[in-house]
Amino acid sequence: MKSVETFTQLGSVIASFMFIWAMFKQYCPYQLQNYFEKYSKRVFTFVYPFIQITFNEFTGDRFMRSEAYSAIENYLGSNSTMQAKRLKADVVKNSSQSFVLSMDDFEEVTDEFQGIKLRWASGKHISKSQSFSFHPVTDERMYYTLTFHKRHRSLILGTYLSHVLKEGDAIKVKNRQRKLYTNSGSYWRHVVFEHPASFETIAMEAGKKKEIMDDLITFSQSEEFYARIGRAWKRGYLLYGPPGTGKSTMVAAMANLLNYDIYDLELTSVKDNTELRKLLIETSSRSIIVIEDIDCSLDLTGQRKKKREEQGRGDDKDPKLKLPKEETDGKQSQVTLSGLLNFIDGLWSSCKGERLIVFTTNFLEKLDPALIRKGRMDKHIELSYCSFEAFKVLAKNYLRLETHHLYARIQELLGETKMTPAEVAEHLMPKTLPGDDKVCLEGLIAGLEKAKEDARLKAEEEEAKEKASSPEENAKEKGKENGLCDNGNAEMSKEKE
Ligand SMILES: Nc1ncnc2c1ncn2[C@@H]1O[C@H](COP(=O)(O)OP(=O)(O)OP(=O)(O)O)[C@@H](O)[C@H]1O
Repeated sequence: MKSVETFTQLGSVIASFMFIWAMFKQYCPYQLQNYFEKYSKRVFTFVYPFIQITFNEFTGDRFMRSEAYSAIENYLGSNSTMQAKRLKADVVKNSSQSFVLSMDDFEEVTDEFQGIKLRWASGKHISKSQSFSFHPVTDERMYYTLTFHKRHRSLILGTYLSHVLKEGDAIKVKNRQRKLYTNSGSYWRHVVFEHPASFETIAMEAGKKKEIMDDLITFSQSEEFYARIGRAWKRGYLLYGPPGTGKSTMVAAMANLLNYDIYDLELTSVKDNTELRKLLIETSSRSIIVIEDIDCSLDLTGQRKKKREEQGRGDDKDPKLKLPKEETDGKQSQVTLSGLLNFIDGLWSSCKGERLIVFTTNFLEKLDPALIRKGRMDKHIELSYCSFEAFKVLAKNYLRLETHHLYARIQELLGETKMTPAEVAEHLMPKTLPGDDKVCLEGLIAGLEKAKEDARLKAEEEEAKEKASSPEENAKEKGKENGLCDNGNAEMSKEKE
């Protein structure tokens, strides 16, 4: 009963206030109204203990979306999904399978930072176009407001807001569609990068894997460190090992781990150093620049250099830096080792943001030491033949097997013969549906036994060839044929000859 009375009283107070306000607006001179509004706002601000900041969707130019607004939108994304009662849903760009949720207009969520509670609200300004039209255009501008107590002013304006921007940007990077760029001549083209490789699925010893992952993560979080020591935020990796040991798979896993784009640089189709420079400048931050089979892309080998010199083509001033002569569309690529080194040391350093450069090769010994020395290629990673530990990773991925009685034999054979993870993986591919683990493992054992036998025969063949090419052994053999004793020296047989 009492509450009904209170409501009635409140209603009449509001009604009276509205009436007085309407009278005031109608009869009070315009200038006085302005004064009144100005001073009432001042009084209100003086009494009101909170500060409010508005972040508009568009600033200045109507077509430019504010970066701060986007970052806040991303930052509030997960918070709003948990708290807001009304949400807006949109499909993720280039993907019809996932939604991105954000809070609907005029919704509110709270956030907490270092024990301080803050309030975020979303709003919308709607304005109709002034010009007359049968189809008036409505202009909608979204905004967010942040409200907090004025005693936290310095913390919020300094630390909290930069935390929001940083987190928002990180979420944006995480949610973005990553790209795989390939160069055709001096232009990059891209497709969406969706490789399923990850460090969990890479067959490698656990310790080595962890070391690589730690190195990558440390690098990606070391912006301040690189700035402090005055070095460009970049790191070079050299992946080497026989074909089929997972070099390309490792690059994809690196990109997936760090959420980076990949620039697959085909050097043989780059005309010269100027084109190389242009391509590299165009690469974006948070990316991996890969040059696969670097030994084939550039003529970096001592042997080839020698050959060229022998052929009387060593006409450059510095033969060490005289490079490839690969055919590109009928023209020769003029990219040089010095051009590439310049890029790694100098030009690249001036590009903002973090970048990894990865070279892969099947023949480490063929590379010019200048290219792979520490500081240029900071980390050398050998990808080698399949060990038993690596096999167990593959078996777990392919067959969901942790152990099997045939493992003992496989371990023995892997210790005796060389087989690449790619070959092992091929044996573990189920041949029927549903796959039979035993059939796959037996197939692998047969494959390993064959590889072992082939290697033995090859070794024997090589030994025989070696013997045949050694004059001493020849003499011995001949001596044997002529009835001379085994330890009869070669001189005797030579004399006989
Ligand atoms: N270490 C590994 N872990 C998991 N899968 C692997 C591994 N090595 C090879 N594979 C499998 O073998 C296939 C070929 O591997 P990949 O292309 O990465 O080898 P590569 O060393 O880059 O070979 P190449 O030198 O010929 O380019 C991949 O599709 C992958 O499935």
